[in-house]
Amino acid sequence: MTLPLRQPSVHLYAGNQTAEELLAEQELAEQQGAESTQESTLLALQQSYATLISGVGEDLTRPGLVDTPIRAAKALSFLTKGYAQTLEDVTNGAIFPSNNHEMVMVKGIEFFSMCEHHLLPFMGHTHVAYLPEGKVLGLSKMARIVDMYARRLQIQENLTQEIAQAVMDATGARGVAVVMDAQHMCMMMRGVQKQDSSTRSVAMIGQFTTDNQARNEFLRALPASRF
Ligand SMILES: Nc1nc2c(ncn2[C@@H]2O[C@H](COP(=O)(O)OP(=O)(O)OP(=O)(O)O)[C@@H](O)[C@H]2O)c(=O)[nH]1
Ligand SMILES: [Zn+2]
Repeated sequence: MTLPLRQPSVHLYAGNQTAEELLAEQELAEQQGAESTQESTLLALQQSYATLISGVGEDLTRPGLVDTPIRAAKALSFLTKGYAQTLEDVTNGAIFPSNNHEMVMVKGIEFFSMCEHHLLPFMGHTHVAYLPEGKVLGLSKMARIVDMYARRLQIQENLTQEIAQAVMDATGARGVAVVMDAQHMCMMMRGVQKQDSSTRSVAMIGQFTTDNQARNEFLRALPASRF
């Protein structure tokens, strides 16, 4: 059986275009495609927010609410922008060779996330440590990794684990440890309405699971929860 021939891409036969021009054209087409996907996502969110606002008995034509569906759609897009990011995007190749094998710790990285059960915020601080094995990660990238996973619908335990695994994947470290202290709006504004409780979650990978000295060094260095 003869397979139908695919239509050749016009780029291949575009005559006297340089490789750079072809690449730029392709990038532009991809960018336009991504932009139109973003626009249609925003439109869908906007319509959903209009339904929600009407659903609570409000008047969508009231001056204060006229622009609320699009504003809220943009806000939710921002708060979930982590879905569109990858580890490669956020680390941007900032991995450096190093002979220092001692623990590296970045403490007190604030984060804001959204609980996947109630779509309400939870927020707090993240503390990350790793035991390098020949290479280290740009320090700011730790915070970028935290934000990439926090800007998704999450539960705190999974968020903690995902951050630890990403730091491990990026650094090839001997071990990674992450602690997160957070307060959950779903426990404060509604439900049990407890204003003073906070949650600590821990994720340990590699040497931190067996080396009590490393584990204790990290845990002892942590500041008390600020809540
Ligand atoms: N383990 C975990 N639970 C969470 C997190 N965020 C919210 N929850 C909990 O998810 C649970 C959902 O419980 P359900 O009984 O299904 O929902 P609900 O009736 O709204 O629960 P209440 O909050 O107790 O009123 C609640 O106990 C929340 O406190 C999180 O990050 N980790
Ligand atoms: Zn919740």
